[in-house]
Amino acid sequence: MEVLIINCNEERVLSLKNVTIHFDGKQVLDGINLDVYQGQIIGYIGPNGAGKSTTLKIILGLVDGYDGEVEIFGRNIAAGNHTYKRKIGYVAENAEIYDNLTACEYLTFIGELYGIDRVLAEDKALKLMRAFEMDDVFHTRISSFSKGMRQKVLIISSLLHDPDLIFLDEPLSGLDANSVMIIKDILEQLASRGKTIFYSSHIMDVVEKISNRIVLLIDGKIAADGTFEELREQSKQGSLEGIFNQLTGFDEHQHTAEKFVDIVMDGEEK
Ligand SMILES: Nc1ncnc2c1ncn2[C@@H]1O[C@H](COP(=O)(O)OP(=O)(O)OP(=O)(O)O)[C@@H](O)[C@H]1O
Repeated sequence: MEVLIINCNEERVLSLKNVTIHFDGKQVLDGINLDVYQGQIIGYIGPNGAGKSTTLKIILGLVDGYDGEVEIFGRNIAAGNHTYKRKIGYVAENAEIYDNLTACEYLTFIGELYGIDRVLAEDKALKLMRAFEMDDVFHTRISSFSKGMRQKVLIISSLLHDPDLIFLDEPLSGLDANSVMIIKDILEQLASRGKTIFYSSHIMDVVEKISNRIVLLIDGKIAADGTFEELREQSKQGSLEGIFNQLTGFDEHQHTAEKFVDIVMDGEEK
């Protein structure tokens, strides 16, 4: 499949060169080459198991044993200098959160990990909670929060230290429609103020709306890379969902659904 080249005069903040990884003898990433520039909102999409989270974890230094090179802010992350991590924010797909802490305790703790003074971290955390209309639960244990409330705490914790490069793995998980609109606008505002966002999600209409560049990963390889308009032009599909279905060669949804329901109701497929 054709891969579009993006020309951009902005600073290159992230570069992957021929990144490859195997797990238990299975190739999960197969030569990923990707340059990401300041101010871009990259929608990183692909079918389940394509290798999106693995890519993020390699970039964040959470997974070793890969081949190739990852440069962040011009430095190879394997060189051992971890100061770049202070300029990175990350919302993990299935993030562990210290449930027994209150939002105040958790956010202040995370702020301190990033080197923010305790009083300043608490003050900023409270203001961000207030912006999400959650200041009334600032001193409540996170264990009592709903899924969406926890997700908002995670989003706040990833942004508290004002990072320049932000990685989000399914950040909208559990958020209601109004909250999705707020997060969408926050991401657009952050990008327009020079932050770079690398965003992995299955919610195609949101990826379509907010990304200024979409990278599609299939079987550990980049299968498409371009703006939504470029991908639409190439594929002659009206929506990102249509483009996704076409490029992943998937038109079996009805058949798969029928088979599934047949088994549920009759114990076997017809
Ligand atoms: N630590 C690991 N050990 C063994 N296999 C792994 C490990 N991490 C990931 N994999 C495998 O690598 C493949 C890619 O997983 P990954 O989580 O990166 O996919 P993904 O694109 O993020 O999928 P999803 O959309 O379902 O979140 C899967 O086959 C997964 O089983």
